[in-house]
Amino acid sequence: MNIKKQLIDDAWVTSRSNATRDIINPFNQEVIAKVTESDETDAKAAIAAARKAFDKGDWATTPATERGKIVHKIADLIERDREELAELESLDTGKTVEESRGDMDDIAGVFRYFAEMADKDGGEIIESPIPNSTSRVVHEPVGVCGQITPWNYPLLQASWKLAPALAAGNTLVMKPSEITPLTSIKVFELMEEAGVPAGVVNLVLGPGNSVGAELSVNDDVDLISFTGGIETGKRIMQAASSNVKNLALELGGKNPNIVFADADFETAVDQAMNAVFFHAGQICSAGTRLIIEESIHDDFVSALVDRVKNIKLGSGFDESTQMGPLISKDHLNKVIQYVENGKKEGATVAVGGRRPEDPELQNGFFYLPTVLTDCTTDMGVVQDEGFGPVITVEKFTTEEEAVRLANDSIYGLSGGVFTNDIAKAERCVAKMRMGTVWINDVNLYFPHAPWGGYKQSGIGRELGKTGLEEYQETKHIFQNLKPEPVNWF
Ligand SMILES: NC(=O)c1ccc[n+]([C@@H]2O[C@H](COP(=O)([O-])OP(=O)(O)OC[C@H]3O[C@@H](n4cnc5c(N)ncnc54)[C@H](O)[C@@H]3O)[C@@H](O)[C@H]2O)c1
Ligand SMILES: C[N+](C)(C)CC=O
Repeated sequence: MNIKKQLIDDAWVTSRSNATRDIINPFNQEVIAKVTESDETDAKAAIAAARKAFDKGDWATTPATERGKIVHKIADLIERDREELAELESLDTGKTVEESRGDMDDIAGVFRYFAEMADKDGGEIIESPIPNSTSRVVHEPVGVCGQITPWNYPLLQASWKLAPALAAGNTLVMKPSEITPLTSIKVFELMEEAGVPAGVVNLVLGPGNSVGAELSVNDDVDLISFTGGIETGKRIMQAASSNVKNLALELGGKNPNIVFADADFETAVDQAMNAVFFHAGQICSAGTRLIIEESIHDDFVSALVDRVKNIKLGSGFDESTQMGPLISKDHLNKVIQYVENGKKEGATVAVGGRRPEDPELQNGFFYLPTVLTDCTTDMGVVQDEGFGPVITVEKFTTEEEAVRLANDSIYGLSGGVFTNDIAKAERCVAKMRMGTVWINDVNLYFPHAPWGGYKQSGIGRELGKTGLEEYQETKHIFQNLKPEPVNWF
């Protein structure tokens, strides 16, 4: 098997140590690729290349329209190779190919959105309060960006960082999750093909505690953008203080979904499932906390359980599969432990709560879709991000109680409200402390709207106008049109 390489300073290279890593298919544990495995030394070389490209290259000063054209070209190439990319993503993550195809369409859309935005900002003229002067504001690239991504949406999360960074004129070093690097490798090839100049984009493959840590602490990196877990985010925040880097953190969530008795029952049941069982619940914004009005609680749980029993588990390449495996053995063990802890705390398993018995699924990291009832906000299973196909159910009787329960979390990534009373929905979302709230829907995102968390779910926003601004510095330029001595001293 060929060893897949990384891109440093315009060359596809193996790591200096020559270490490698096997990439595993979570459906059957087969080795699907071997990739080079780096450490701090390779990360330093990549950072130096990005620094040189920023300080001595032309990318930052290339007309924004030209940068936009190259970013558009990347979108064209992703669309051309959509099927190959989708299959690679499914092999690497276990998610269904249908979901991966949707991801690839979203990803092309992200590159197009930021390509369009590249030349739309002409700065701002400020009405100067000082006589005989002009005042204006311009936006410039931040410099060298370190970008660290997770395994659950490998290429989607990468696109949210790559597209705005390039559109704004930065250079970058990306470190994908060490367990799901395959689509990132492919997109770095496509970025070269699209004409991104030498040294502007660098890819380093390797673990977080060496490559990721170096990106976070190195003084030649001006901005670190991280998507991943809260504890890693805290470590990166500390490391980034070394040179007061710009910092963007997209962290976890424990997302409430409030269902009022007046909601459309079938829709709310259906969407409660979509909220949590897509990609086996390995979604930062998964609606893992179902908060149901007491009067419909029993009927709702019963309808939910009936449907959850029929979710078809299997290979992401089988068209009838609705839910794939978890990403790894370690992660499966964490989900098993998370549910066992919930049971000890008093939660009742209404359905699931174990691995499937189907012999065809035994080599994969599968866990049954699970509904836990009798849950209360003080339980660990309600407060902690399990990142698996597990939904906890709580009850409420008043609107105020529903909102109070929803906000009772260290997280603040997203939340949903299902009701046919729009005034009530608006009252609730106004009080919900989350970066995204959905009324009568779940888990929607698109490039035009910002994405990010309140509270410990993160700092900053990706996507939307703010997604580009994260990759820009703001400069105020003041000009004295009538310079003369002030004679103060
Ligand atoms: N808010 C969002 O938009 C969003 C999106 C996707 C995933 N997530 C979150 O990501 C988490 C799951 O992803 P994960 O398990 O890959 O997260 P993780 O924090 O374990 O790893 C994320 C990345 O950080 C790297 N890393 C690990 N230790 C590091 C260190 N000390 N310094 C620098 N980098 C380090 C990893 O190698 C990986 O590339 C969940 O908490 C999920 O909610 C959030
Ligand atoms: C941000 N999102 C929803 C695409 C993936 C979260 O894990």
